[in-house]
Amino acid sequence: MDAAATCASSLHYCSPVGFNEIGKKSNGFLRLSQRSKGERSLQVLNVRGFRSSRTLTQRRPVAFELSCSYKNCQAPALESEKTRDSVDELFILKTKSQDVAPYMTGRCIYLVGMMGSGKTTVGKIISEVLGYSFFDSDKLVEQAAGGTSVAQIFKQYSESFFRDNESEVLRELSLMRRLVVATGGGAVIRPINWKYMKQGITVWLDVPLEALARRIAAVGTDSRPLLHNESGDPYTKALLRLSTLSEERGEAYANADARVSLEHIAAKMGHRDVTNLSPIAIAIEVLVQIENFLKSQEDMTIARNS
Ligand SMILES: Nc1ncnc2c1ncn2[C@@H]1O[C@H](COP(=O)(O)OP(=O)(O)O)[C@@H](O)[C@H]1O
Ligand SMILES: O=C(O)C1=C[C@@H](OP(=O)(O)O)[C@@H](O)[C@H](O)C1
Repeated sequence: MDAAATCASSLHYCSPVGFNEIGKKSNGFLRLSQRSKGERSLQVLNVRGFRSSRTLTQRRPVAFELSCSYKNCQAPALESEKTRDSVDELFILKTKSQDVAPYMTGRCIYLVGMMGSGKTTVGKIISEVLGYSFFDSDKLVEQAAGGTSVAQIFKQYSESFFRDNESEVLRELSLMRRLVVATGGGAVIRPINWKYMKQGITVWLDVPLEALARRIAAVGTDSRPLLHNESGDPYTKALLRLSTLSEERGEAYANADARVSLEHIAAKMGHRDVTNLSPIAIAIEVLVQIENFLKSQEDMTIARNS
């Protein structure tokens, strides 16, 4: 743990906007560190001055490059091959996290991407391996609303009311360190949210719409209110709405510092499509892209100072 970091078991968040006024929330405070299941205690953001003694250009060689995990990975026929592949992936994930962690200097990671892109699933893995705490911004808004679900908040109040609270949650998270945050799919549409998220490193999980629609159809649209108004079978209605949302959001996701394209990972691994990419393989690529981003930042600093 960073020396300057403080265990925040007593850390309270001011309530996100609006819930007090409408009487949904009685005490006006959120106790994030206790309510968020399975999380380590939070650490307060007060280690900005900390710098690793090693620079990125001095980094030690990585024992295994990512491509090792992608070798011979096509549709393993035997269970034992699958097990071996996941053991390999876990090892590479661990190695890569040890390589990247010193250069993170406690900065938070914000995962952005369309609904269903795996921000929560992959975010939990990354937080675990980096020893960071994990937060899902939707869950924090729900907590601030006294446990009201996102779907209910949309229905009972409005989308803009949800967005105001989402921004407030992100503002509060931006004051902290050593967090992995799974943001809501629409967090990218408000420029102010980028100001908060850019306090850390932002990563876009870029997943083809068909794969998103398949995942969402498999779990249902109950928790995703923006998908409620379409008619048709679950896959078709998810795909239709996701296509519209994706067009509306345009290049918003591309503001992220790093992009993780599932199509790109699949191509590297020799898969025909993205269906069989494990969350661990995606988490590895997140760390690789963060490393690339940090390296490019360092190169720019060196170029500016020379
Ligand atoms: N790599 C993956 N392969 C297959 N299904 C996945 C993958 N990552 C996530 N999922 C599934 O997709 C659904 C949405 O994932 P989730 O992590 O909740 O996305 P988000 O937080 O971006 O909305 C979940 O049911 C999850 O189990
Ligand atoms: O794309 C969006 O606008 C939304 C995505 C959802 O989060 P997930 O991306 O976690 O599903 C949630 O914030 C809300 O339903 C709105």
